[in-house]
Amino acid sequence: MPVRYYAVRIGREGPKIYSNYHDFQMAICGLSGSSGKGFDTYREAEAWLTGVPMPAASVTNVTSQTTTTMVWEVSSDSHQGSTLASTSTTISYQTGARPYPEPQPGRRWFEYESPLNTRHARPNGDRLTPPPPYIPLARYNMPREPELPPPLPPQPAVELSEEQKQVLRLVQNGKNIFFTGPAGTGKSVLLRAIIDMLRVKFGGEVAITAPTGIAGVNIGGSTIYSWAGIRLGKEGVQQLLVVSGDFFQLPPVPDQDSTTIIPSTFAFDALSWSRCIDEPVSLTKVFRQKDNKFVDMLSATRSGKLLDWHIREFMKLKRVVDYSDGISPTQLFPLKSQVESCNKTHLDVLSGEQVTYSAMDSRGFDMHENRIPIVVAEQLLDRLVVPKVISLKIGAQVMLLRNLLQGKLVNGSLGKVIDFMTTHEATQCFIEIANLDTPAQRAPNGDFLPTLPPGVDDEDKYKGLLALDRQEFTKHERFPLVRFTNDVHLLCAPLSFTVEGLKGNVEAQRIQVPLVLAWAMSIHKAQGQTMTRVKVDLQRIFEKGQAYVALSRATSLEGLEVIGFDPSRVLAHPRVIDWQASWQAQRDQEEEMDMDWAIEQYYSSTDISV
Ligand SMILES: Nc1ncnc2c1ncn2[C@@H]1O[C@H](COP(=O)(O)OP(=O)(O)OP(=O)(O)O)[C@@H](O)[C@H]1O
Repeated sequence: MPVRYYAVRIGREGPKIYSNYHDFQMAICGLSGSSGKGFDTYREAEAWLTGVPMPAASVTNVTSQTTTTMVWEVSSDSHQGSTLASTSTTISYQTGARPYPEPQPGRRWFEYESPLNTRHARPNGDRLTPPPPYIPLARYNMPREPELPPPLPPQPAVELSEEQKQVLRLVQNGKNIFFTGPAGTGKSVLLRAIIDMLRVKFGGEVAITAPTGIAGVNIGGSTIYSWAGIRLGKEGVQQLLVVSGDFFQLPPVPDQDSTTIIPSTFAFDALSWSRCIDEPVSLTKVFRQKDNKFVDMLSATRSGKLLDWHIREFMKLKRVVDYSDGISPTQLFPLKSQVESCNKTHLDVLSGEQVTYSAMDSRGFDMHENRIPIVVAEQLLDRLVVPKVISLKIGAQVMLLRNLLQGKLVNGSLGKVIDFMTTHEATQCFIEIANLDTPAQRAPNGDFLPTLPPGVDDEDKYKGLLALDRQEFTKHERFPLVRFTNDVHLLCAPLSFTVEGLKGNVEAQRIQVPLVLAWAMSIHKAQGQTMTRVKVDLQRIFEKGQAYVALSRATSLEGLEVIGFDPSRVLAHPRVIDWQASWQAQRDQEEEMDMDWAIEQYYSSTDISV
């Protein structure tokens, strides 16, 4: 067989020319926004890659018994393909076949070569076939189309608002800071930006801590169990302290041992707090909700001061919202037992095969380089939102626990399991695969490699992690293929979730499919989430701030159902109200003085006589 060349403009290894089809496929398969093309000669590939056109006559058409080149254009905003060439391909699709994942918005051009028999047989005899909106536009026996348009730039990250930038600048200038703000004002987004900035500045010397699992995941994939371990103002924080949170939301679950229950206290109670931190900086612009009426209702819920019209509007939300895609809103409950029972009932109703995933857990070292004891590692991992064991069936409703595909899927994205397949099968079908972020997990051909052989303690390769129980995910293992509410499809292969120590040391790691069952979720675990469809049951609310956390997860009134709304249970903690009042009054006074001073300056410097 003659050697062929494959040029990749956007791929895992950057722009590159491959002479091996398999390597080419691995460079682009499942990679959002990838772009590549096959050629008969190196020069043609190079010309395409560098944008220097070849004389038309020298471009030979690709002919082969077994391969076909397909060009698809997928519009970034409508999911509808459109035909660029007048002759379209005649690949026929089996009717009644299982749907093939649809293209994602943002991937406008995607060209690749695939064996005609890519539509591999499934164990039950049916096939994954690509129906529209992937519309094949050209075949190898057609004249080559004109030069492709330049690839789309990567999706821009969220641009920080002026007030977020202001906080970033303060940190850049070395100021210890506490920034707060209502739910959805972008505290996590800002914290991630600060962490990125500090990591560039201080390298590995940045310790990140969060009191709850989901909050930890939100700010960078890690959680530290010992919030108190920071020892404000003493060891552990050498240079700079950045703290963020909203005391009007739920406090961390208090630590307890067998005999004493330690009541939750607020960080501002600590003696070291005022030593380290000036008064808070407040973010005010709410991003999660766009509707001012809803923002107002939530603001009143936060302070526990509901007016009559707020109550009337919340009462109106007791209705059923229908969603045509069959993905129901996630129900938020105050109690774990309510969550477990709801999820179990729904899963039991589904008839298909149940597939269970046990996490691959391992333990590392504490900040003094002592091995973390097994029991401690297990406790740390228990605090993660990602479960140790999860059972799924086709039809199971799930929530993603990671931001993936450049923001197309986020921590909190809701979806349904539509199939189970191996990473190899997903690669063959050009399905996006959750990015595997632990070095030893994936072989170059996309298969899983055994990761932690018993007793292996190779510092470089495994960061000194020792397996707690399960040793590996195998290449034969099938993982859940999930269709999300925005129609993006993803093979949810396992990802790594870590618990990190103050020096960034990995104390414990869980490798697990990045999903939780999502017919129901506890309000505690939903903290930090942004949800487009949510149903809140407030009947058994028991904590101040709990109703606020639950209601403020929703992005819109349209996507929010509320049952059991009782205004008398919408409460803010009196100590938090007092604390806020103490600095707010002072700030208002300062602002007033600033205003008086500005007016005085204006009149003293301006001739206002007429
Ligand atoms: N500058 C920004 N521009 C546009 N969207 C933003 C911006 N900052 C944050 N967002 C979006 O607002 C939503 C809420 O952000 P985020 O989760 O950071 O808020 P939060 O204050 O941490 O919320 P919570 O207190 O509920 O955890 C997210 O969807 C995020 O992408």
